[in-house]
Parts: sequence; C-alpha cells; structure tokens
Amino acid sequence: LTAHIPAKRMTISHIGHHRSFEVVDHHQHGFTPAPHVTKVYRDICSQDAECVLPVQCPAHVHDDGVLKCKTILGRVGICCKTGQNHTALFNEKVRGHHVVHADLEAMGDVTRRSRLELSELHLREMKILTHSRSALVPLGTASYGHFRNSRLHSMHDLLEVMSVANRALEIALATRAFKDRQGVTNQQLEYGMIHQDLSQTPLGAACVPPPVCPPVPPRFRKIDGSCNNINNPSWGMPLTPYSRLLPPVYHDGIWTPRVSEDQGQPLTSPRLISTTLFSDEDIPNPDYTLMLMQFGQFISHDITQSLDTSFANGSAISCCSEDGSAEIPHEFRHFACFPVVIPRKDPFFGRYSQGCMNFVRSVLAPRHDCTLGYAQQMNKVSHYIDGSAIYGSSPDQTRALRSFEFGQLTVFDDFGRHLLPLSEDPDACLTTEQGSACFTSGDTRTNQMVSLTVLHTLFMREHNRIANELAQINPHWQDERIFLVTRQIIIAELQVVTYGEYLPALLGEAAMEEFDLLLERDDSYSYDYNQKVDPSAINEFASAAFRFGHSMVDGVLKIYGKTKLEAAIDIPEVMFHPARMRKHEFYDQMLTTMTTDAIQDVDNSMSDSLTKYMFRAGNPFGVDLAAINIQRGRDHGLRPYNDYRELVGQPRIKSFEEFGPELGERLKSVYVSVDDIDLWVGGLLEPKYGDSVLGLTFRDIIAEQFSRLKQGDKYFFEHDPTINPGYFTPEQLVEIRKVTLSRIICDNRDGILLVRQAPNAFRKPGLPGNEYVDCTSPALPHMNLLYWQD
Ligand code: HEM
Ligand SMILES: [Ca+2]
Repeated sequence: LTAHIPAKRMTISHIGHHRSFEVVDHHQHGFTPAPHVTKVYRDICSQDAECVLPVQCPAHVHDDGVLKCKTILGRVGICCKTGQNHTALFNEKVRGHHVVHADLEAMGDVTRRSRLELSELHLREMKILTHSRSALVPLGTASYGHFRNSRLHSMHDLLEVMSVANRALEIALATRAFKDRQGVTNQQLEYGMIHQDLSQTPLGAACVPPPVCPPVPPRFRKIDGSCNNINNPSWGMPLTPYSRLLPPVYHDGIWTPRVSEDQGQPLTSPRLISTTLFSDEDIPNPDYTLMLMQFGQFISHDITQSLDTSFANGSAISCCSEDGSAEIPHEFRHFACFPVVIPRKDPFFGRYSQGCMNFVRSVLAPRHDCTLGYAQQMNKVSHYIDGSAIYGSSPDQTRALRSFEFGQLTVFDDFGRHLLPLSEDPDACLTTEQGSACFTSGDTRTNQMVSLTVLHTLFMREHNRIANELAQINPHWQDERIFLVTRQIIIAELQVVTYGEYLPALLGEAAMEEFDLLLERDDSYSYDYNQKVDPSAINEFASAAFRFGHSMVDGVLKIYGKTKLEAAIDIPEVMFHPARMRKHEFYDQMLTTMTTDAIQDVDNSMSDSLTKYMFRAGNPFGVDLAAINIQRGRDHGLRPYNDYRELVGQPRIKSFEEFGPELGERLKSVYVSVDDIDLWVGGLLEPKYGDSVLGLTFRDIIAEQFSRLKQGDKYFFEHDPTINPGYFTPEQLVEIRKVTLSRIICDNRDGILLVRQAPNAFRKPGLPGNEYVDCTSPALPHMNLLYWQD
C-alpha cells in the first residue's frame, strides 16, 4: 500500500486500524494511480464513479446496488456517482418511487392554499401574543437565557431573517398542500422527487434572487460569503439552509417531528433520556486542555447558528405555562412550539414542580432554488471559516465593529486594557448592575460563557495588533486596505490553527490523512479546491455531531494566582455575565486556565452546570442542554443514530447490549427500538476510535464537514493563485504557517500574569515535546509581516 502513497501521506503507514471491515475487495490486480489523484482506487469503479468513504457519498444508504471498493487507506469505500449531491437522487425512478410532476395548475392551487394558511398562522400568532398571559418567556429565567442564544444583532437583522423565514414557511405549507392534493409519499419527499419549475408561479417570484457577482472575482472574500462559487454564488451565505448528509425523517415527510420506528408511538422525553443516560462524572482527559473545548465552541460559532422562531416583533415564544408546571395545550400555543416534557418524577426539576422545559423550533430557510420539499433549517451566519464570529456576517455588522482608522476594530479601553466594545443592548446579558459589562463582536453569542468572551477578545486584539504593524510597514496604506489585508491574515490564522492544531488533536492523525485535511508545508500551495463541493454547514454536524463539545465542558473554572489557586467559578455564574473581564488579571488568568487545565472526556457524562443549571442566573434551576440537543435533533429531522452508523461504514446495531450490559439496560429503558436512538446520544456513547477523542460516527461527520470547508472554499488561505483571488505569495505562506494559537496568546496577553506557554495550546503542557517555554522563545516563532510590504 505504502508504495503508492505520495510523500505527504507516508507518515501514516504505521497507523493501525482497530476495526476490521468486511471488505469486499473487488480489486484483484495492481493499480497505478496518477501522481496527483491518488485519493482513490479508481479501477474497480466505473468511469463515472469514484471510490470514496461512505460518508462522502451517503445516497448509497438507500441504494442496494452500490459497489464497495477500498480507499487508499484500506477502509471500505463505495463507488460513488452522486458526489456531493447527497439528497437529490434525481432520476425518474429510485427503488420503485416515481417522480411527481407539478404542473402550473397544481402549483397555482397549492400557492393559494399556502398563502391563506400562512396568513391564518400569523393571525393566530397575533392573537396569542395579545391575549395569552403566558405567551412570552419571562425575563430573568433560564429559558430566557436560552433564547438569548439566538439573539439577533438589530431590528434590521430581525426583519431580514423574518422575511426569509416566512418565505420558507410558505413553501413548507405549499409542500404540505401539494402532498395532500397529489398523494405524494414521504419517500418521494425524502428523495426530492417532486419535479417542478417554480419560475412561473408566485412561489418562484418570491424566491430570493441570487447575488450578482462582479465579472472579476474580488481579491478579498465578501463579508457575507457570497460569490465564492461562481456557479452557485449563494452557497455558504448567511440565511441559507444547511446541507444534509442524509435526507431528513419527518413524520409527515415535511416538518412534523419523527415518532418511534416501532408502531409509531411518540418518542421518549429528551429530559428522561438525559437523566437516564447522562450523569455528571469527573473524568478529566490526560492529554488535552480546556482550549480544545473553548476553541471548538468559538470555531463552531463561525460556522453555524440556528435561530429559535420568535414572534414577529422578536420576542421569545413560551410553550410552557407561566410557572413551568405544564405545556400550553396545542390549540393555545404557537405553531413552532415543541416543548420538552419533564417527567413528574424528575430527580431534579421535580423538586421545583417543573413539568415543561421551553423549546421552540428552529427558523427555516428556502432551499437555494426555492423549490418545494421538506423543511430546511436556516443557518444565520456565513458557513465558511471566515472569521464571521469576529467580523459579523453582513457588511452592516462589520461596519458597526470598525473604527475606520488604521484598519482597527473598535475597542473598549478599560484603563489601558483593550476589551471588546461594550454592548448598548440592555438585554444582551443577564445583568445591568453597576460596573457590569457586556460585550459585542461579530457573533451574538459572545457573552454566553466568559471563556468564549476571552477568545473573542483575543482575536479582536490580534486583528488590531496586525493592523498596527501593517500600518507601520506600509505608511501609505489607507484604513480600508489595512483592514482588508488584516482580515485576510486573521482568517488564514484561524484556518492554520484549526487545520494545523485543533483538528489533529480532535480527530487524530488518521482522519487528517483519510479526509485530506492536512495543510501543505512551507511555501507550497494546495490544489484541493473542488468547484462541485458545497461548503455549507451540514445539519447533522451542527445539530448533533459538533455538539460533542458539550461533553468536554468542565463545570468549574479554576483561577490561579501567582502561587496558588485563587478561585473556582461555577460556570453558570459566568454565562451571559462576563463582568469579570474587567478585573485586571482575569483575562490572563483565563488564558492560563484554558491552556493548562484538562477537558472532560467525550462520553455520556455532562456537567450538572449544563444539564441542571445552564443559564440559571441566580435562579435555583436552569435548563438542560442534553435534553435540548436531543430535541433539536428531532426538530431538524435528523435520522436516528443507526442510519449514520451505516453512513460511515459501520454495521447497524441490532441490540442495545452492543453498548455493553449497563448502558444497554439504560438505553432499553428509554428507547423502544434500537432504530430510535438519537444521533447525539448514540454518537457520544461510542467508544473512541483510534487516535481520535471521538467515536467513529462523529469523527467522520466532523472530518467530512471540515473537508468541505476547505475543498469548497475558493478563498481558503493556501489555495493556489489560479483558484484563489486572494492568494498569498509563497513567502507569505511560509510566515502564516508559523502561526500557532500559543503565539497568538503570547502576543495578545496583558502580560500581567501570563509569561509562558506550551507550544501546542490544545495539548497538556509538560507532555513530551510540549514543555513550557517563555513567550519570547524562538520555539514560538513569529510571523514576519515585512513580506506584506509594498
Ligand atoms: C460552556 C460551554 C457551552 C455552552 C453553555 C453551550 C450552550 C449551547 C446552547 C445553549 C446551544 C443552543 C442549543 C439549542 O437551542 O439547540 C448550543 C449549541 C451548539 N453548541 Fe454549545 N455550548 C457550549 C460549548 C460548546 C462547545 C465546546 C462546542 C463544540 C466544541 C459547542 C458546539 C455547539 C454547536 C455546534 C451548537 C449548534 C449551533 C447552532 O447551529 O445553532 N458548544 N450550545
Ligand atoms: Ca463563517
């Protein structure tokens, strides 16, 4: 095998594969792949197919006739014809299902009906808002904190979201009407088998027009991610839908959440699943620091944010009675309500007579071509790794953050220490008490957790530091130029840290090879760009797999003084309450803690701070993030866990005991069928795979997402000049590749307490090769910006 592996892959020949596959090895004779396309064993697949990992071609799950092959690393792959087009298996017949043709007359009728229904829904919404006492989530409660997580930047932002969301809702209603009228089956909906041309219909006219792109691609990527892919200029833009690995499963094929595979009974309450399967155990990971947790959340916010549906005026919908004891009955509540039922005997919430945890379904977005079909959830932010959490996802948001002098971002100068600008929104945090502080950045979740605020502050400072240097090197540059070049460098740094340090720690070296996630070396360009790859955030990634991070969270943040432990903060105290940022030493202390203390292992243990007290803000109880994650998966139509096992080439589980006798017992008590297990739950229960901190299913889904974010992003920092309008020179690439998170930390510390760092901020300091060095040490090399002089 090794003989055919190009040089950069040689390192992995020693990596063993722990699981054995039932390999159908069609490949009998030798093969001679061309030097640059050695990713697949092409010869066994037909001309129009490629051998790829199953997760890269998920349509096969519903297709029996697929040919198995072997990928370059010896894993089972499949001969794939659909490429990235996972859900649209658009041919006249798929396993006995026929394409349904929608003619103009049907469309006219359906449109009229959906318009009517939409206005009825809005009318009802108004009624609920004006007449019901419990229509709104009470201020100051944990559920209000949860809603704050999908806060919008401004009124303008709200109007824009609403207008897109309403269009998507209208399409969902039209699809339902069409289904009733024509007798469409759920399978036909899953396969996207409604053939339609909406251009002549009112629905088509309501579609958001694609962005108009300049004939010459701009050197700097657009703030809103538009015009990255010439053929699909709206790919990756904010307010567009997630992509999917597998078609969703909805009870009605359109938007109603799924029920049990066994006789269609309702699924068990996510809260009961949470208390049965998840407990708070202290199992620190010996190898990785809290930074693996915190940077993970930071980068996830760059890629994805789904929004809870709100009332038209932006206020929070309540689905529970005022005292939280029961759900509001269907007829009196908002159509987007999907509350979590809390069992009466709940060991924790029972004490407070809570029978209902608020949960509101996510806002929808029309698909890119605005066609009929199952509901798609909206991503509020630019999907690309493009620093949108720092700069915002729209030109308005960016403008609000810039100082327009010397390329700088605005800061709050707190007696000489630069912090993020203070928020003017009285509702952005939990408290408005004297001396408290609440910050703004490109992302509305900045204040959710104080260690997240620290990372936002770090990258804001790094921007200003680089802008400063560039302004000195190029005194003739104006604000705009400095800003744009600095932003470009910051995005490159984010990508270098993500692909060079974060992902290898999270996924392990094997996945880096298998999914082609390794960065090139020195001054080399990458030639991986693939115009066919849709970079969009994957729904399964955002709503389940990448939420593995919640299991890594430690409920206590330790604060170290010069010689001893100074404090231990329960994290609910610092959720939407980042006022400690103003304490002189806190920022340095937090950076030290994050690069020193251990993360919790990824498993079925979650801190009580997240399952009992999240966002409690002084109340005796909070909300349960585990239950919310499970409910969100159902809200988004994620298929059950077993389907995703199959997707990554693992056999489906047949009995609960396959998770071991103890977990098996507990699983059995909350799921009727093994085919009911929620993806987020099953994924966390899997044993670690190889050198990854994750099980195989999550590992592969996450690896696939980051592969798309690289291959499908023309502006990815290392793409070559023929592809990347904002390419770096070879000399600049060498400099950018020197960057590490530890370097960024050292360069932007207050310097009050923090003087040293281990070279790899994600790995525990003191591990071999990761011993502490002084911030000034050459072991933490600097990027030389003189290569940007002109
Ligand atoms: C103290 C730390 C954290 C808190 C309090 C927190 C809280 C939350 C909350 C409230 C949501 C929204 C849930 C919903 O309504 O569906 C969420 C979503 C999410 N979280 Fe976390 N989280 C934390 C850390 C992390 C970490 C470490 C990661 C990953 C490494 C992560 C990844 C995600 C992702 C991917 C989503 C979905 C985002 C979206 O698409 O809307 N979180 N988190
Ligand atoms: Ca982004």
